[in-house]
Amino acid sequence: MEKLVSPKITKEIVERFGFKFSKSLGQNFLIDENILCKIVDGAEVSKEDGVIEIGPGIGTLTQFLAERAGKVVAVEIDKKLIPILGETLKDEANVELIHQDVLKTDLHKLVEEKFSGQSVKVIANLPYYVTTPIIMKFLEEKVPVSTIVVMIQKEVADRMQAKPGTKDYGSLSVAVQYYCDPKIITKVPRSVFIPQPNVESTVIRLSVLKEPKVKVKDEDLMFDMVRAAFGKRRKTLLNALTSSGLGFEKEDIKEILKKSNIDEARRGETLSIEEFAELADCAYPYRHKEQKHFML
Ligand SMILES: C[S@@+](CC[C@H](N)C(=O)[O-])C[C@H]1O[C@@H](n2cnc3c(N)ncnc32)[C@H](O)[C@@H]1O
Repeated sequence: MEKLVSPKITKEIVERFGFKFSKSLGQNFLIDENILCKIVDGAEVSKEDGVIEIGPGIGTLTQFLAERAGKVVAVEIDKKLIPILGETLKDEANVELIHQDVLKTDLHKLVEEKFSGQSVKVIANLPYYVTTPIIMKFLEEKVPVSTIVVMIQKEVADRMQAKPGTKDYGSLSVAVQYYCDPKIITKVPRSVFIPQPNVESTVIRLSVLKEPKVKVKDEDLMFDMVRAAFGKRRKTLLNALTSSGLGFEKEDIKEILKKSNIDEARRGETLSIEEFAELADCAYPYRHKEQKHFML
């Protein structure tokens, strides 16, 4: 099969199969070889690697991955693309196609069954309507993958790698940087897709850390506090945490902040991940107290 990555071949395949692009499934297909190379190079794919691709489309990126990786498992939700992929990937012996919604997939089972013992990377041009849920599913479920290299909306990539005190820093930055070391690989113009999306794109690499960046007694409590702190961005931490539904009394929050050595007048957007972990660890006995109380 010739390389799919050109506007002419992509259009020819789409027309021959009578395929209609679905906006709601985030279908914007890549037509630029240079960008494909940057994605694959950015992930440093080798024959030692297994790759999970989410949303192969007509198989453009999949072909490149098949050439470089040991094995590729591509998960595609749209049944109209399955016969197309059957043709475009028929010569790729190391590609397995799964017709499924990645958000409903048991990813631990997939890794175990398809890549026993192999190092696994996630590489994809993601559907933008579900970028964050897909990435967070891999991270929160602690699916054993070493690297995630994905094309996503530029603003989302900026938020993922933002540092404290910047306008883009928020709960997504803390969540991603708790699990990963993010690095932007390249910005991508709209012109490299058919059809062109309404937004700018970025390829980002998330190198998954062996252990989360900080140790914390209760991850859920930390992320509840992170969401509360960023939920009311213009409020001080004391006010944001008090009015957030976390269930702590104002006096408790004051004590927790004091024990964490964090000034109650600061705003959530200035706190590092280490400070959020300290805050959650100091709050831990208080939530524990609340729960005990409730059980009685
Ligand atoms: C941006 S396109 C990328 C297509 C192709 N990889 C490329 O680069 O040309 C996103 C792809 O993800 C698929 N998709 C959307 N939602 C999905 C989901 N929940 N699970 C699996 N695939 C999904 C779409 O059908 C589409 O093929």
